[in-house]
Amino acid sequence: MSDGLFISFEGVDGAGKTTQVQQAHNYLQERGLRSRVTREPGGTPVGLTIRELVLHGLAAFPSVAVTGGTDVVDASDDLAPRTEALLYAADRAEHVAQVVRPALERGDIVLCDRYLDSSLAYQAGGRDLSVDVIRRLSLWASQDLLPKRTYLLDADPSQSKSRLDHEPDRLESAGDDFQQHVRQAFLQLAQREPDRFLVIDATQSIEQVWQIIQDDLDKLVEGREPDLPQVDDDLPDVDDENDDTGAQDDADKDESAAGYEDDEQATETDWTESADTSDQDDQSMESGTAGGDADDDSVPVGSRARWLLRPRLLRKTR
Ligand SMILES: Nc1ncnc2c1ncn2[C@@H]1O[C@H](COP(=O)(O)OP(=O)(O)O)[C@@H](O)[C@H]1O
Ligand SMILES: Cc1cn([C@H]2C[C@H](O)[C@@H](COP(=O)(O)OP(=O)(O)O)O2)c(=O)[nH]c1=O
Repeated sequence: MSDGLFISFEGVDGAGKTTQVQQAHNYLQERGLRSRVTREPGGTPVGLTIRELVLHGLAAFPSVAVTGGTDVVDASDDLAPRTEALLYAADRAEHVAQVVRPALERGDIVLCDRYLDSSLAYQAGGRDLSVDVIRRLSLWASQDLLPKRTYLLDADPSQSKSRLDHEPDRLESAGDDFQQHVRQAFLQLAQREPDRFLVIDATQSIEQVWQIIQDDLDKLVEGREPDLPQVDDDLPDVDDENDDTGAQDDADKDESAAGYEDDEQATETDWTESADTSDQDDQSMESGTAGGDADDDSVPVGSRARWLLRPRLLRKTR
């Protein structure tokens, strides 16, 4: 397979995904590592068209709304749930084939603002379609590509919504119950795959959330560092390092800050009862730690500090 590293960011609208994707991108670039920011829906030209349709419905295509030649000509008509699911899957198929896989094959670190778990949370969790069907559809579309790590930025949707400064799109307007279902569906997914997910309390400050992601990212990158392309030509000035991450002083960081002290936040819902039986679900629900503590002991003390020094050493020897 590929040498790259695939990372996704998930959570309800306004949880802070785009902000943290950008933080991660800047951080990796500053360290001379090639990272690629992308998103779903809309990571390709075809995807941008699909994005317009799923986020704004036929209102995005007024000429079609008028001349559609069917009964469904009102721009305010909603998409049927299965249509919506297929459109997100089509966006994913195009995105993985045209952007994500090629980048991973080049050895890039791919930072994806939403991915397959959004389909599971919104189309299955929110729209009451079978999670099994949605998972199989997404895996078929992506040819079984799953991220190595998924950061779930968890927040109460009523709180995160207040952060948004744009007009709500179709899904953002879908109502509080829908958003609450989506949040619970995300938490449940994280419980089922504790090795892939790291759940982070997104009501913390941007800097606190980033600190948690940065720590985890360091461990992930360290694990594969020999495979990474090192771009030492564009290294940042040593004095500027970490300027916009607010991440310099992490010596005393509380490891438990990653999310919650235990997994009580992941409430059981009816949605979980329809859970599928595909390969990804083999992990025990009991082992789910909604804070991603599983990796914490696997990194030797001091290894992160060594890695952080590396760009400086490279620079000084040039
Ligand atoms: N942890 C945070 N605390 C307060 N505001 C935040 C936080 N994270 C992001 N924001 C702000 O909330 C808004 C939405 O953030 P964004 O990253 O676009 O969320 P998302 O991509 O999850 O919808 C932006 O104005 C951003 O600056
Ligand atoms: C990727 C994906 C997104 N969505 C939804 C979630 C969002 O409401 C919308 C994408 O909007 P986005 O721009 O990602 O929203 P935000 O940055 O505010 O979080 O599409 C799905 O329903 N299924 C999916 O598979």
